[in-house]
Formats: sequence, structure tokens, C-alpha cells
Amino acid sequence: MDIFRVLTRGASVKKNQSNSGKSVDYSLETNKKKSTKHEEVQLTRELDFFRNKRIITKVEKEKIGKEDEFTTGTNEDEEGQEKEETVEDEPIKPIITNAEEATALRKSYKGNISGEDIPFPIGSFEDLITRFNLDKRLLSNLIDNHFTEPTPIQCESLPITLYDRDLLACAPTGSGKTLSFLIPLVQQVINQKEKEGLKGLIISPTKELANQIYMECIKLTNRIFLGKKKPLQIGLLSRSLSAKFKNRVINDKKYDIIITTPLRLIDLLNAEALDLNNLRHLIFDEADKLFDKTFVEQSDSILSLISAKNLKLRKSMYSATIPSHIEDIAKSLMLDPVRVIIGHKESANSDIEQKLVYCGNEEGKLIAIRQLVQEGEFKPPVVIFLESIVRAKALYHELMYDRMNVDVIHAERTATQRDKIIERFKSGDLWCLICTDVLARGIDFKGVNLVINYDIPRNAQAYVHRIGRTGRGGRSGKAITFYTKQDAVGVKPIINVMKQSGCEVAEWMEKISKISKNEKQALKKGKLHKERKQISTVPKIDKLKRKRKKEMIEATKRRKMAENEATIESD
Ligand SMILES: Nc1ncnc2c1ncn2[C@@H]1O[C@H](COP(=O)(O)OP(=O)(O)OP(=O)(O)O)[C@@H](O)[C@H]1O
Repeated sequence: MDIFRVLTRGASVKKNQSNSGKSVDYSLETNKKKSTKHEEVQLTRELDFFRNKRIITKVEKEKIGKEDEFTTGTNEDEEGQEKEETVEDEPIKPIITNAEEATALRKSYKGNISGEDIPFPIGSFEDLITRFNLDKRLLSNLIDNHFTEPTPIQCESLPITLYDRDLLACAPTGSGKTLSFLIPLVQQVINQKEKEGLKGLIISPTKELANQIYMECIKLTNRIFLGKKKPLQIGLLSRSLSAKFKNRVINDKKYDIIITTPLRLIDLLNAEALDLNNLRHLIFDEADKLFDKTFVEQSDSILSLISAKNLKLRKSMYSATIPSHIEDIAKSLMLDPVRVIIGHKESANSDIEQKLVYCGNEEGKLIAIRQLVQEGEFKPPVVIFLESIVRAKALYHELMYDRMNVDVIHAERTATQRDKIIERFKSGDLWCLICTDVLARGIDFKGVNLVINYDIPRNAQAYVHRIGRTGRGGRSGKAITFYTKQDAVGVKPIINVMKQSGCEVAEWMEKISKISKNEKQALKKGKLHKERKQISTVPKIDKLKRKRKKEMIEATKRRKMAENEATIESD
């Protein structure tokens, strides 16, 4: 229910009164009293957006102390009679006012927070109203999207950011990091005295993730205005938007927040096509990726191009995995940052059941997939990860041959193709999505039941992100990782992640999980990576037969077409 409709309903009570302020319909005194009381309860409940207030009825008062279960409110039956509703007692959401309460809350979600002058976390979104005067429209948008309680990372990062502090945040996959940076950013943009020009930049390693953040931001900023008239404007830096900026087709001050991948932004900054004077907030999502060897040069360029403008910037970095060397880089770029770790830095989301399956060799993997299908374990939607484009394509053809409802995404597919496939997968049209690591990070496929690592991921971080495509937003999920003889060392970091996440690990796994120094080095340098055998269970002779049959069918088609054309000409 829209907060403003509820609030206006409170005001409409007056409308039912005469000019003298008295109720018009005196004859319905008793009914009126009852309905007013009911309306009051209804109104209080509807205004209680986060269901924190317990509306205690008369019946309930009598029951308290006598029974374990008791009612938390009233419902009306068809005749409008009050009836009792027995529900589980809702947890009381805390308002954090002192250090003891903050410590207790942090203990409950295993939060490890360090830095100078750390603000108290919030215990509920209501805290944001009292402590930070959160914009009502922003709050309403949160509620409309069913975000009623903050997740642990949100409890911590919202106040830190709203106090304008730099932040390095690490929390499990699917735990709501996107809103952790979007909510305070939107509020800060609203608060900023300069109404014109770019105020916040969000950088993401992939187009798909940038697009997803953009969509989430659009939901959150619906009907929000800066000042009286100017709607808050969000831009996704696509190729066409970038061209418009460069050709001065649109005003370089048009957008308040821009979401982008690194190269697009560098291109625009080099062309001096963006007005950065009012830029105050810089956010790196999937920060460890943005500062690893693939992206570090691009991220450095962005930082030096922006710092040349001498701006006072608040910086935030988020990821589900932040290795120590990346943490050192991050800290060197920040001013007096607060470091927030929820759970363990490198551990997987605990809502994911993790399993390792030994397949012997490459043929064994295809057999294992078919077995999962036969045994009913292959419950769509399923995401399958492979290590290369060639292998992803090959598995796609194999599964197509099995008549599976499947498609494939990798870097060689066009942006439109990728968007369409993601849309079909999200809508349930497509049951199985094969991909490379291009989709391993950040993408929020809410209902994915199963992730299969057809090829073992390169390291522990890649594993955590890949399997994190399931078990999101509090749902449970399953991840199965195939390995073969050639993965004897590569499987060790995965066993360690499983142990850290509390998964049951057999004794033999414990034994093999110890990695020697040399193996560690070799893993880091990718030296243990060997070419895999091609994907296919079909023997060569059968493939040849299939090819010949296809050629024969096509030859027959061509002959028939030629015959038809000849008949038409002779007619
Ligand atoms: N407070 C909340 N209440 C309910 N759902 C939420 C809340 N915050 C976020 N979510 C939902 O949880 C899901 C996962 O959130 P999000 O994509 O931000 O995860 P993440 O931590 O960024 O994951 P990853 O590390 O994989 O990028 C999303 O569907 C999001 O809408």
C-alpha cells in the first residue's frame, strides 16, 4: 500500500465531518464507534510499514501470560466480526541506541567492523527516519518493492555511508549489497545542495551487472524530485548514451547518478564530455574484480582522471570476496575508511548446499549431467558454468541434441542477444542457462535452484561468486561442482570454501584439501591449467554418420527444389 494513500486516508476522516467539525451520522453511533476503532487499528497497522508495532487486542491481553502462542492483531470475517488470528510472534526489531545493543546485533549476524568512530548499525529501516531523516518517497519506494527489513550488510553500511564515510564492505553473495550502496546514495543526492549535474558514479565490471543496478536504482528513485520540479535522473552509460554525451546532443549535467562499466567511463572522461564538478560519490561494485589484473589499469585511469579535478569524494567498495592484496589497494585509495565484513571474507552463502562430484574424465561430466536429469536433481532453473567460450558452445550443442530447453551466453554473443536470453531465463521461458564467467558475478537470478560448475572454477573467489547465483535473498539453493583427475589440485581451494561455509566435508576431502606452497603458487599463476578434452559423448563414427545423414537430407531438399522450379518453368 502506498504510504501517501495511507496518510491521506488519515486526513479523509475530516472530510466525513460537517463544517462544524461534528460527525454527520449520529444515528449510527454504535456502528460508528466500532468502525472508528477498527479504522484506527487498520490505520495503525497500515502505517506500521515494517510490522514492528504489536497491536494488542482485548482478547490478546487476556491471553498473554496464559499461553505460549497469542494473537498479534485482529482480522474481520465476512460479517465484519472481529476474529482471532493465531500467528507466530514476530521478532521485535531493535532500535540501536547504545554500544551493547550494537554489539549484540553484530554478534547475531557475525559482523566484524573496524575503523575509527564506527557509527551504530540500524536495527530497522525505521532507524533511518529518526537518525537520518530519510526521504519519505524513498521509504515508500522501498516498501512498494517489499524491502521491509534491512539485511545485515544494509544495517551496517547505510549509517556509515550516510555519515559520509569511506567504506570497504564484504558480505555474502545475494545478501543485498546493491541496496546497501543505492539507498544512501539516493538520499545523499537528494540532500546535496547543488541540484544540477552528476553527483554519484557506480562502476561495475560487466554490462549485465550495470544494467541490473540501473533497474534497481530506477525502482528506488521512482517519483523522487530534486527541489520542486526536477526528477532525479539515472543514466546507464550505454554506447548510445556515451555517443550522445560526446556529440553534445544531451546536456553533460543531465544525470544525477550514472552507472557504467570502466571502459565506457574512461572514454567519456578522456573526451571531457561529463561535468564532474558536483561529483561527490564513487562506488566500485565487485571491487576485487575491478582491482584485479584484468581491470586494475582501467580503475587506475578512472581514479587519476577523476582526481585531476580535485574533488572531495566519498568512496565505497563492495564485494562478496576481498582478498588481502585487494584490500590493501582499496585502503590506500580511501580516507579513514570503515571496514565491514559480514560472515567470513571468502566464504560462500550459507543458504547454498554444496556438493562435489568426481567424474573421472570429460565423458564422465556429460554422463553426470544426464544422470542428474534422470534422478530428478536437475531442477530448473539451472545455471551451468564452463571455463571457455568454445566449451560453453560445445555443451550447448550437446544439450540441444538432448532436446533440453537451453541457451548459452558468452562474450561473443551480442549485447541484444545476451539481454534477450537473460530476460527469457528470468521469466521462466528458458530453463537452463550455459555461460562462462561473464555471468559469474552480481547477476540476480532470484529463483535459480541449481548451479553446476561443469568446469572447476579457477580459484576460491570465482567459486564463491559462481555458486552465489543461487541461494539469493534468503532462498535456498544447490551447487554441484564436477571435477576430474586433472583437477586434483584445483579442487582443494573449493574444499576449503566448503569447510569454511560449514558444509559437511568427508575425511578424505579434509586430507586432500591441504595445499602445498608450490601448488598455491602454481594455482595463482594458472600453471596447473591444462587443455581439456573436447566435450562430447558421441563416438566419432556416430558423429560422421550424423554428418552424412544431414548432408543427404540437404541434398534431397536441394534436388526437390530444383525439380519444382523446373516444373514451374515448363508450365
Ligand atoms: N532488505 C531487503 N529485503 C528483502 N530483499 C532484499 C533486501 N535487500 C536486497 N534484497 C534482495 O536480495 C537479492 C540479492 O540482492 P543483491 O543482488 O543486492 O545481492 P548482492 O549482495 O549484491 O549479491 P552479489 O554478491 O552476488 O552481487 C535481490 O533480489 C534483492 O532485491
